[in-house]
Amino acid sequence: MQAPAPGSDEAARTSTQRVRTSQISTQPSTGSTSSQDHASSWWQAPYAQAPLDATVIVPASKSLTNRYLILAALASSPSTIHNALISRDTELMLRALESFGVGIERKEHPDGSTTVLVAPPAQLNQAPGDVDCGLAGTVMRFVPALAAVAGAKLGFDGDASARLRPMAPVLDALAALGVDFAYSGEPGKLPFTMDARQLAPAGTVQIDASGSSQFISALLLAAPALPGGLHLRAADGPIASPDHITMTVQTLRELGAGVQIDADGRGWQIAAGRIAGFTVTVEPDLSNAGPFLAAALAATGTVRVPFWPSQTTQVGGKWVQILRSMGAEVSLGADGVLTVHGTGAIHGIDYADASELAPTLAALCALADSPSRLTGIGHLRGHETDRLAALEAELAKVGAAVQATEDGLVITPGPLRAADLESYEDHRMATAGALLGLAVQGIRVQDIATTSKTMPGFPALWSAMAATGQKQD
Ligand SMILES: O=C(O)C1=C[C@@H](OP(=O)(O)O)[C@@H](O)[C@H](O)C1
Ligand SMILES: C=C(OP(=O)(O)O)C(=O)O
Repeated sequence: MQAPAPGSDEAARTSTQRVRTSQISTQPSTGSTSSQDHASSWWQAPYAQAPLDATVIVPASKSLTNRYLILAALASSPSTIHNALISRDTELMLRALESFGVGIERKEHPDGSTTVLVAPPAQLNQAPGDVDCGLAGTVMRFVPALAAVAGAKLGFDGDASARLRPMAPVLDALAALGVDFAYSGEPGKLPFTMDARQLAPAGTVQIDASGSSQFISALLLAAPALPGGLHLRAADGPIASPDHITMTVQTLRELGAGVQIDADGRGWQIAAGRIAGFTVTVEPDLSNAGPFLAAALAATGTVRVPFWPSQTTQVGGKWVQILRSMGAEVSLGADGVLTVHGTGAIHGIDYADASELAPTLAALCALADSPSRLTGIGHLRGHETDRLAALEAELAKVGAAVQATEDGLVITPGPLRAADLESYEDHRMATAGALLGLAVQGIRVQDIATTSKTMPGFPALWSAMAATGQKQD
């Protein structure tokens, strides 16, 4: 039987039965502060002296939470989002929606989960002031599309690193719908102001999706609210992180929007029509589960993650095959608990389209017994940091030879050594450093608090898991 979802009545009734001695979860903190204050702090990564034996409750998915929030803001009636992620990226989304007049109410539950009630206004307001995107791709790409269908005139800005992230394709697509943009920095980047008061119905809009799937997802999420809907086509060339587009399409369909996919898989026809309010429970973040599951290989032992969905559109669902092919024993029980057992073997892997799993996967590859090749991730140069350059630099510090190629990384493990690992204000570089620290004694990670972007409880959850791998005297 599948375990009850966090925040549900059944979960509240059974939460005490579910807790085992080694089961680890944390209460979410607000996670709303920028990580820039913590750049000079170093965190001693726990080293595992003995095999792990831990059960870790992973917080909710960022990608699903922020999709549901956008769609709830555009719905014709109120929505209820159980087990919503509360982290910096979702706080920024909540604040952006409130500035459009969307009513937001939170209910925190004894099991640590949060239900968010979303009450959309009859007409989204003109947001006063700038939208702060922080470093959240989902905010900086999805909210301008929402603002366009709201017919708004407003500004957008974010962290210093956010000003480096690619935006032009999504903004050009909105310009094709009649939105005017004015840039105060580099054209096609944050910060900018937009004026969508002359929004015009469009037939087909083409978009270059080689830099980010979020350009496509942004338009798809807003499209049901466009008069006449939208036919969106990906321009020739690679499509970044294709699994995230599938997630967007599935989410829209699950909530009743009409989406047809072109025969070649590179176009989407979205029917006009406001979706009705909905009630959903957000899945755990399977990408953020990754470092914990990979820990069973890095340190040996067993790590379990409950509430693993039997079917998912999250790219993190691929950890099952990835970790199995790298040497782990992986099983999903009928109770929804995913169990990963590391036997001591870690094999190299050839893997395409790892998307946001890449930093964790690359760190695991540095611990493997053979080289690995990760492809289809050239666009990670435009993530929270240039992740290919960051992984090249940081994995080299622990002894791996890493070469960035046009579309990925080649990682050749070498003798391991302790190092101080920088995190570049990138939550996934920080968690990758923590993973290496389990296997290599003496690793320190800069700015572990940057994990609050998607998982404010990371340091506590990680330390509790690592504590199961300490020798008992
Ligand atoms: O739509 C989303 O929720 C995301 C899409 C992906 O972005 P890219 O397509 O830019 O890789 C992914 O890496 C990011 O973490 C989340
Ligand atoms: C790339 C990521 O985030 P964002 O949503 O900011 O693009 C990520 O979480 O790995």
